[in-house]
Amino acid sequence: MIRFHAVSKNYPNGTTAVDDLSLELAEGGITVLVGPSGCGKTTTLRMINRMVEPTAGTVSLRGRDIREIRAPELRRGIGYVIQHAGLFPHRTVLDNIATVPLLLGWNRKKARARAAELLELVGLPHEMGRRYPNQLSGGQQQRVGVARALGADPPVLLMDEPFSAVDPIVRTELQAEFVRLQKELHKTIVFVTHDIDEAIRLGDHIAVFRTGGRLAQFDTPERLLAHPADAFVAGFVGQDRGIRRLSFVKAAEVPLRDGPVLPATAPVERARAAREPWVLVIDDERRPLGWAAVPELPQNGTLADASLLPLGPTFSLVADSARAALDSALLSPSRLAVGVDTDGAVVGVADAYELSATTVAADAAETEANEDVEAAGDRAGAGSAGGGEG
Ligand SMILES: Nc1ncnc2c1ncn2[C@@H]1O[C@H](COP(=O)(O)OP(=O)(O)OP(=O)(O)O)[C@@H](O)[C@H]1O
Repeated sequence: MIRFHAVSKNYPNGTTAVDDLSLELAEGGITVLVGPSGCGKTTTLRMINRMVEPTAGTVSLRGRDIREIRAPELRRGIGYVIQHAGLFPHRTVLDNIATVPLLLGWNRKKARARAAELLELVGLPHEMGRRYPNQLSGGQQQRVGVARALGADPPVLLMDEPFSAVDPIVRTELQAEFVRLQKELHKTIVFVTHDIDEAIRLGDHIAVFRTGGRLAQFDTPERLLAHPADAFVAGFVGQDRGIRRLSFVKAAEVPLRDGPVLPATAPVERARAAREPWVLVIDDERRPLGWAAVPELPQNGTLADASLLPLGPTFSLVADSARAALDSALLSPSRLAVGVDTDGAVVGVADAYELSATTVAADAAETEANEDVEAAGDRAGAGSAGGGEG
């Protein structure tokens, strides 16, 4: 959709901001450009809407060289969001959002109606439309910035560190909201950040740049964590990438075992017979009640007579990742994660060691797939070289 072909940007002072970049950004996806300060992220972004012209190479949009498109026409189809939102201080929130529709010649009523709709879309109350930007918090201003960029419903959205200026809690909120919004809108989004965690949370694809404007790796977040291309990317991605990889494994893929899980009506002897230090006690709808420490069980009676330790967080087999499952194991008194279905009924349990097997399995599947590709390549190679050898 957006294609960079051998693109470089050199400034007259001798700086190479972007060096021989070739990259293809998928339609309807979020591509995050990430890297240390000064590595050329903003320059790359601004070459898409012609705020910066490349020194060499071609940028094309849906197959068309953007130099053939007049800048105002090009920018009409491209929303732009920057850090600190960049709102007009003397215009109300509603008028800020209506800016682009008005520029496009919509009448005032229609533009304001569209602005009100967008205000709601980014999760702000209707009354806020009458306020001025300085009467909003940083996070609210940022939402208005996003609403304004969506004014003319552009298919492409460029976002330059849009959430960097707000505190971590608001930032997490904005990121979650942004993911929700994108699920509705399916825009083609190019998002600049220097924060690898933000990149991994938001990106369908991530382009990691190194100083000197060179692309170090372009991959899915999952592959970036599993297979960083070199020491620079590995260092940039951070040390706990093994754990973070689990975010990309669905909890449904986690291998679970059935027990030790027993109903509260079971006699304590059954719990002892299980020969496990802990037993998960469930009600008659298989909902978890708590953990029973087997050595501390009463002599007789049922598990309903035992004092139970609180469950800790369970994980959903439908909605969660293997990372949530690992968290559930680490916070559980028994060190066993409890997996539940949509009704909250227990499906099974797993310990941290068993959970880590999910990435081992993912690696094995990937190696196998790669070997298949290589074997296919070898066969093709053998076919063409065969005549010479024979
Ligand atoms: N107009 C300019 N003239 C000369 N050099 C420039 C100009 N604009 C940017 N640069 C240089 O180009 C390089 C890339 O800048 P760019 O703003 O694209 O980096 P960035 O990765 O977005 O950095 P940051 O994360 O700090 O915003 C930097 O070394 C910068 O100093």
